Amino acid sequence: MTRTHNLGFPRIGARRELKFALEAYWQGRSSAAELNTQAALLRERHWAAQAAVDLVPVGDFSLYDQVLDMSFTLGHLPQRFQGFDGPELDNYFRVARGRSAPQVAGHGACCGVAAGEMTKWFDSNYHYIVPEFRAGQTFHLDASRLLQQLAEAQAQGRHAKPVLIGPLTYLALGKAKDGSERLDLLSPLLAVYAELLDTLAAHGARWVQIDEPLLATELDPGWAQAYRDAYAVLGTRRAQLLVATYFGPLRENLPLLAELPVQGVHLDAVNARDEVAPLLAALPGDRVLSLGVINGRNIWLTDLNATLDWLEPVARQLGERLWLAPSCSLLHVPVDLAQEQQLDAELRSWLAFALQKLDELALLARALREGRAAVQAELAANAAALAGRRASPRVHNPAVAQALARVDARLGQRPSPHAQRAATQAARLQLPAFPTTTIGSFPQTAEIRQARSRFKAGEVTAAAYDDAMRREIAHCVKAQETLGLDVLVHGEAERNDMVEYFGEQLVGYAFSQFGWVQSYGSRCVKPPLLFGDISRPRPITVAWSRHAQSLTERPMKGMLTGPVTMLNWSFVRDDQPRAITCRQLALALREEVLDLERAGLPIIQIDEAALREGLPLRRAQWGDYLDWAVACFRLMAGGVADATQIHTHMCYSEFSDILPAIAAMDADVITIETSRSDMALLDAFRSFRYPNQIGPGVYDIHSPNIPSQADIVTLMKRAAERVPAERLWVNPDCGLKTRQWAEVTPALQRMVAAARQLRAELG
Ligand SMILES: CN1c2c(nc(N)[nH]c2=O)NC[C@@H]1CNc1ccc(C(=O)N[C@@H](CCC(=O)N[C@@H](CCC(=O)N[C@@H](CCC(=O)O)C(=O)O)C(=O)O)C(=O)O)cc1
Ligand SMILES: N[C@@H](CCS)C(=O)O
Ligand SMILES: [Zn+2]
Repeated sequence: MTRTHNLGFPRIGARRELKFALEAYWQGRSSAAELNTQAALLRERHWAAQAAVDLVPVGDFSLYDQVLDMSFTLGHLPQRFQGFDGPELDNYFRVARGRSAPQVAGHGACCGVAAGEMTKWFDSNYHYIVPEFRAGQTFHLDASRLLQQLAEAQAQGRHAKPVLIGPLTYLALGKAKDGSERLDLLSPLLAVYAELLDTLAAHGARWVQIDEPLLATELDPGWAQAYRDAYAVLGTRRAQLLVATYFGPLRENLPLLAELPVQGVHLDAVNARDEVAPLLAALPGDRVLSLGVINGRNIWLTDLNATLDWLEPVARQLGERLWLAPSCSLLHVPVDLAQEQQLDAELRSWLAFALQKLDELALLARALREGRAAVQAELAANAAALAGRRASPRVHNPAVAQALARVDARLGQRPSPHAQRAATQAARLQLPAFPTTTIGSFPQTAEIRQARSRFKAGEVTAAAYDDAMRREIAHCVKAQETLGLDVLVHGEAERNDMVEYFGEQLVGYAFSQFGWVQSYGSRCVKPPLLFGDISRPRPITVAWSRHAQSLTERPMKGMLTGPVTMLNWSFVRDDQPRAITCRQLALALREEVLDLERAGLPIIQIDEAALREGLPLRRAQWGDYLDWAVACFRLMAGGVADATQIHTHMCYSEFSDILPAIAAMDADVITIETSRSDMALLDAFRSFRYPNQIGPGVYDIHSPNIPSQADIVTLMKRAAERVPAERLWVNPDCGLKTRQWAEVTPALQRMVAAARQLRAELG
């Protein structure tokens, strides 16, 4: 009989209970005991919500990040966090968030602890804390977190399946900062994994899920062999192993997965439907094959009838060896659609969040066990909803298709090359050397969020909300003038989020009230739902930016989110290629760029923070993606005159391998994260001879640490060794929305002072 299981459940809580509990603890408003009680309550609630699946995941819950949890389980912390004599929970959050040294006058934050580096989990908008490796290091087992959660689940009568990140994926996700070979650490690492598996088995875990999404990427031969070596060791332990792959097809790694001496494997059958048959053929006859048949990365209803069409013969062939699951952990989708009572009923009928996805799973399993007739009504309702979506006039707008058909490459071409534009812009902007600016957002204070909440709840009028936001913008502009910044921003007070805000104003998008998805730690996003053809009914940002520019003589930067980021951070339609959806977004947002230019904004920033994370997992597909992604950026930006300066911004420093594409975007200025990598990224910009201007982020805004002037100067001097000084800007590495004014003001004071020092010393 087909078994069902789940790979992971969203841990933030349907009402973001974990977020609020964490923030209360960090702010000293609650105790560790209260935080742990709330966490246990959420785990209990989540296992109860998964009661219908045969095996529930354990250890997928995390107080901050599952990779960081794994590092603690493996006794593997960077040296700077070792020897801390406070509670382990506090050390855990020190790795996650860093810690400033006490700010003594005249001293910088030299003795604070820098947070662990954070980067994207494969091609998702989830961020993990990067493990840091060094040659010859050791590991030791701390199974306490897993054992506690296993005991909790068992006490609640659940059939529990611990979830671990597999050893090869763990090694690949980390960085060897000393340049050593990570695979040299495999042997000591495996010893701890083996001990962990035995420990879990001894505590009653019959199955252990080992996540190896690395198998959905191209592997160097050494890594492929390491898989064989690793599972030759782990496959002999007492626990039965299910090796889970997801986020993409296995391709050349399919035989490798099939030959691993484990008891079961999981395939993402949403992204690799055509690999079900070959994997089945390659798999030894005693293995479990788990198929991920419900999309764990998107929110559309599954086509249950179509799924059963191909699944029924597989079930007949496999019998008990077939398990069903979502394609990946449900971490990437919101918890419960039933909360979305403001979403119109038709649209709601097209959607499934985590709980509804588990219902779909149960339905499929029942149809396989008892025949389709047993769930006839549900299957008919599913078919009707899908037919409604396919035929809906809300999805298809012929005017958008016609406009898209008229697009040609000339629309993406600025009138002159960058060198010529730069001269025109310099004459217009009159900026000093090492101009200072910020990335756009300023603190989203509790007052701002509350004002918006009250407006959305109908407790204040649109006019009053508008006034409150205009006052915030005025405050932000004044503060930047006082700080002495050269290029100002309006501060994005009016935006709930840089993607959701634009989604709310474009036709073709809907948005949820509670559709939160964890982005990192306690921070969440509510990806808007892109369901139909995109158009812009009216200007979106122009009034705010015009207001901001009217308050200052200094140049104001208009602030927009680019099409690729809108695409990658939304839940997007699955009924047409992403490239077409992206082009629709670009065309609509191009009008916004032109309106901002007409309103007199001399600089317009188009954020493409998600361009890199959208890269396909396999390099072979990068070229195609980058071609259309760059073309979409250029389509949005390309209509302005030479005198209008286009900036773009990207977070996360791993761009060395896509520099030609970044150059092809032809933004006049790019601001990027480099501070955590000590400007190493700029080596790549130098070797590539990147021709345009660059603002390498001079401090890490994700940490509360306040940078010192000296550190900023040192970083910028390093930058100036790599990029001609006249092409350098000085800015933080991302927006300041998550910080408080008490952190932002001293940090920017030091940044401006550093720029002045640089002008005096190098200018
Ligand atoms: C740059 N980043 C972004 C990513 N993805 C995005 N979609 N957006 C991004 O900016 N990915 C990569 C990075 C990730 N970084 C971040 C940084 C910060 C956040 C964040 O701060 N998220 C907020 C939620 C933001 C939001 O939408 N707020 C709404 C709702 C406010 C709210 O919760 N209101 C409460 C009441 C508040 C009160 O009374 O004080 C309520 O309604 O209950 C808004 O401003 O209107 C977060 O808090 O997690 C995310 C990713
Ligand atoms: N303009 C945005 C970009 C974040 S990636 C901000 O400043 O928050
Ligand atoms: Zn950013």
